[in-house]
Amino acid sequence: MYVKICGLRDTTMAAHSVAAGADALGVVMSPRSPRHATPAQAAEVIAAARASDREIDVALVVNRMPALEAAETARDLGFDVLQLHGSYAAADFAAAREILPRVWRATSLAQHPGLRSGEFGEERLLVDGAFPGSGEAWDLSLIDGERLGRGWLLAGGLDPDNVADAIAASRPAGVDVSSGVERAPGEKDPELITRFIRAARA
Ligand SMILES: O=C(O)c1ccccc1NCC(=O)[C@H](O)[C@H](O)COP(=O)(O)O
Repeated sequence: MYVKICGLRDTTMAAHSVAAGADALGVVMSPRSPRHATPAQAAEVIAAARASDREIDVALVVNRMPALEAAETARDLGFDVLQLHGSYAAADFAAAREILPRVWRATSLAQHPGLRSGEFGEERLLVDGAFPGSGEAWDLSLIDGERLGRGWLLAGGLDPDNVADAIAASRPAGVDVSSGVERAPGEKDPELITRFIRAARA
């Protein structure tokens, strides 16, 4: 089970996530988010991932930045992946991939009921709730695993207590969490991170 911890902003929590077994880290650059990171904070998270002897994917997560600007930012700061959230078009993904080959698409099934992995040429599809980073649970019965295809990640309202049931119900290739491993908006809790990763892999 591939596990991504999103909304990281400092060395301590990034290093803790890696030590606890995370496969991927996310850094949010969205000024309205309580997890908005500066380039210096992004550099801390990337450095913590690079210090590991495992390959850790570090994703720049954006929802309003123009796709080209986001891809250039991700490339220039040294991210592995660009995660585009929300209403980006297929052409945005094509343009972003010219600059950074690994681009993930994050969107909600409520908004896009016919979703399929790879339809925008993305490396991975992240199936999220309607309000990214809100911690709000959503109706997992909307998920049709066969339609979604392979390699997709589940996100939205997950936490250490519900992630095992959510995995059993929807059979994703991986999970992504932000609010569910925080003690307050934007403030990660190391114990919750450890518990989340253990529960996802149990
Ligand atoms: O986390 C945010 O504040 C955020 C803001 C704008 C765009 C995306 C954002 N987060 C993206 C993520 O990948 C979250 O981990 C995902 O939406 C799940 O969030 P949560 O329900 O809080 O676990």
